[in-house]
Amino acid sequence: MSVPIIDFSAFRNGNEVERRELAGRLVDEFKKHGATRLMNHGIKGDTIQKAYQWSDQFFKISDSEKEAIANIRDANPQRGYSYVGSEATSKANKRGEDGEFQICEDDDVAQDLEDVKEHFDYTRDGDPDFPTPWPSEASLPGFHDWMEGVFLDECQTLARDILTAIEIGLDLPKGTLTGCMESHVDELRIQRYPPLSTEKLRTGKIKRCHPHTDFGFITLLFQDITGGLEIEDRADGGWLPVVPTGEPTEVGVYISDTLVYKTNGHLKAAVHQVTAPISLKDKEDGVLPERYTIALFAKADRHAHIGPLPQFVTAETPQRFPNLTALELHNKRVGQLYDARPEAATPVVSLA
Ligand SMILES: O=C(O)CCC(=O)C(=O)O
Ligand SMILES: [Fe+2]
Repeated sequence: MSVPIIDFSAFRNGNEVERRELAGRLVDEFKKHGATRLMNHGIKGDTIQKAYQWSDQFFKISDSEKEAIANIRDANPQRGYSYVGSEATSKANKRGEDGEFQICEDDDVAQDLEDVKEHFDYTRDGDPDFPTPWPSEASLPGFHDWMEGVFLDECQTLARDILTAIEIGLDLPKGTLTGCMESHVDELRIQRYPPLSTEKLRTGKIKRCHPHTDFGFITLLFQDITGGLEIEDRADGGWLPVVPTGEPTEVGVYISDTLVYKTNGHLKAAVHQVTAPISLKDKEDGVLPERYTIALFAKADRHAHIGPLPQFVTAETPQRFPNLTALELHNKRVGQLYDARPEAATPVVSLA
């Protein structure tokens, strides 16, 4: 079994019946895996290639330039550069008594699990609450303008189209989800995984990214051809590799925590991790090659209440999640990544 690839073109070009069919198929896939992949979604291959080229340039800037725009490790939304070892996704979720991954409510999680990745997180210009520290124009001329003004914009449009399709597929009135995304506080992340030895992976303490769920409504994920991304297979609790097809426009869509709250668990989040690609899984002395990915975390407005919609709360399905604001949930989740683990402030070095 694999994560299917759905042709999204009917969303823009199809008639009402075709749009409904597409929306129904999307929601069916989300119910199975919490995830799907799309093609023909409107963002062009050239645009995505250009984003990878910028990402490659970004990670080549000097350590002192990266330090000057470092993310502050607190519970606020992430902004700027995060070095290898900064974010500990293993702290975000844990398995509940029913065997399901849940949002972690306490500090009772392993303290010695490392993620081996570096990333840069940004949002739109003019975010009054959490502005992005950008690299200087002198070191990366044109990076800020294009990544913020063009690429973020296109990804935000696609995320809203997908959420509109989810509204249709769930029979929700138009705007139920997209209506609380008006301030465009979505975050974009470019991410680099440095080379990593399979010997390090075998310790069980180190992964490219430990199992977790994301925090927003949905995540869009572009991955290069390296592979290694896996989602939890709900049928047997194992892992399902999301093997890249090599088509640059292929984009993964992952249900995230805010949509789980809003639908009272009707849609469940995709638990995902990043480990060795299939070809290197059993290699004793292999080295995972460098890997690049790009994620758009599509978010609800910070003041929006994200407790379950009345449509999903019934006598059989009582309210499971509190009526937090999107920012309250976000702060709680980001705080888990950092607060419980201030000693992780030391960068991890020499991983290959
Ligand atoms: O890079 C990937 O494939 C996944 C990244 C991820 O899960 C994240 O940044 O939340
Ligand atoms: Fe993730």
